[in-house]
Amino acid sequence: MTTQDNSNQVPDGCAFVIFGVTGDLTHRLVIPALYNLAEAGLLPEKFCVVGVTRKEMASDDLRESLLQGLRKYATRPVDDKVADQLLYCVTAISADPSEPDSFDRLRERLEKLEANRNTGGNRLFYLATPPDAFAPIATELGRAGLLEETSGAWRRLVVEKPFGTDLASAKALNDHLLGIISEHELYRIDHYLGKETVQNILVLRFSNGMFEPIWNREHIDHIQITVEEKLGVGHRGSFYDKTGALRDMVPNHLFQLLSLVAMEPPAHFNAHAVRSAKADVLAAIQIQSEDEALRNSVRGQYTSGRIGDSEIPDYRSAKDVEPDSTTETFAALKLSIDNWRWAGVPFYLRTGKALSGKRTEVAIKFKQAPFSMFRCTPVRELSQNYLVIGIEPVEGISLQFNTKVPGPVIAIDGVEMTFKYKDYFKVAPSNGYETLLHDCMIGDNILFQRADGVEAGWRVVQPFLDAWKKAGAHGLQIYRAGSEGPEDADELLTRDGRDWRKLG
Ligand SMILES: NC(=O)C1=CN([C@@H]2O[C@H](COP(=O)(O)OP(=O)(O)OC[C@H]3O[C@@H](n4cnc5c(N)ncnc54)[C@H](OP(=O)(O)O)[C@@H]3O)[C@@H](O)[C@H]2O)C=CC1
Ligand SMILES: O=C1O[C@H](COP(=O)(O)O)[C@@H](O)[C@H](O)[C@H]1O
Repeated sequence: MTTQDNSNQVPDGCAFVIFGVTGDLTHRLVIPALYNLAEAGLLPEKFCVVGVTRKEMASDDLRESLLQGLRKYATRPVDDKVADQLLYCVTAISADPSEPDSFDRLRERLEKLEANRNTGGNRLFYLATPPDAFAPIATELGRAGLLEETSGAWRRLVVEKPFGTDLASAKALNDHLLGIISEHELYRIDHYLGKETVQNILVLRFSNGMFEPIWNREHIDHIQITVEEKLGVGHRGSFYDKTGALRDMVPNHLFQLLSLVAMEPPAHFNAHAVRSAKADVLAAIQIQSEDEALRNSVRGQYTSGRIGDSEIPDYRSAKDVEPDSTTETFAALKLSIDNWRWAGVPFYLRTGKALSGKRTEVAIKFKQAPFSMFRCTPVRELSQNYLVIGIEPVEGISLQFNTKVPGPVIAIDGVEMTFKYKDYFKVAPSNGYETLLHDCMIGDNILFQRADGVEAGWRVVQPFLDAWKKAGAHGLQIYRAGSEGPEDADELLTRDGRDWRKLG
């Protein structure tokens, strides 16, 4: 998604430098996204990919490994010619941030490649490494002069998630990176913003006249944001056990959804205005005390169970997970936004692993009809209207409303009208990263997080982190893998006279 009509713009020539090129993200998402861009004719002719690894690696070996990854993870059949053209641009270079000399050698080799490929000196550095390497790599890039702008060429630094592990570390990382590179050159990735259905929240709200007048506390009862996954922790125990569901999903992905749904209309459709409106609404979320945070949250951890044909082992028995771990694999929160649009409208958020289904959605529940003139159905029995923005697996929008059941007497039932992307648009499947990478290469950061937005998100989450840490095992609910999560998550809503939208 670009702010100008430049979605078909072929970026300037550039060097695309990937740190962590031997890793999972590069193979699973980055190279397949570059392939999709190449197939769409959206990569520059004057282009090279530099794969940085701390190992000694021949370029041919790297190309072979990336090709295997592409075949495994591509979202569409791989055209050998396009793949060959892309992989021909790949060169492996060794550099390790703990060995500063290696970055000087990286600069020399990069300059030669740039001259050969005539890339014009533009450089995009993509940090697809574990987060503790972000700051050291940026430091070395700065020290070795790789980020210095020369004769109008641009420099951009793309940083993966997670951006910090709490408010203090996110601030420290922002301060560190912004001491080396400017905000407009820094691209903090959140892959949710690469999803069509997430970008469509802006279009739904601000290109239709009918929603904005009712998009407020007068008409909306509450909003639910759900990201449920069937997958358990799998092989990511060493990362996940230190992280947990709250840090892994809420300040980034769920808050992206929340901010797009709750933001004020931006004054312009550009990166500054949209990111300011998003940061403003995050800054308006009420900061809870630790006691309030405990009252307004539920955390759970899955134990063994069955999902479809698969037996899911207990979370605590997963590789690299502490046997007495109190890390949450499920989190539910109730938040309030203190502004004129949303005062009194609760936002309920939930996310978890090893649940019965895969579902990502934003459900907006409207207020009850003020009275019922139908004697068959008292007002309390009329279903309330839901507008559901489906992100996954259903990509689309559905509206639930009441209708007359055919027949000689009046009877009322709730029905659903659904728009599905796949029924309307014949687009090749993407992995979401191609939009983000294309935007980086053309210099549009509307879909990337800004420092103030990141910090506002962590500020909201911090009391929950602190309160849960102090509570330890106390209050951690155990739920069965394949269930709908801890029962107390229902209680978070039923005590307010509400309930979660059921799966399906
Ligand atoms: N995998 C995924 O699906 C997703 C990953 N992410 C994020 O992407 C980033 C990378 O994840 P992923 O690819 O899964 O991780 P991996 O561990 O698979 O790969 C990371 C690579 O980074 C390199 N690396 C490791 N430590 C250092 C270091 N100290 N300095 C420099 N390079 C280092 C290693 O390559 P070498 O040894 O060759 O130098 C390694 O192959 C993480 O921040 C993750 O949170 C985000 C969304 C999804
Ligand atoms: O970033 C992450 O996101 C995935 C969920 O992404 P989705 O696009 O499948 O909804 C999650 O599984 C993972 O733990 C987290 O690190």
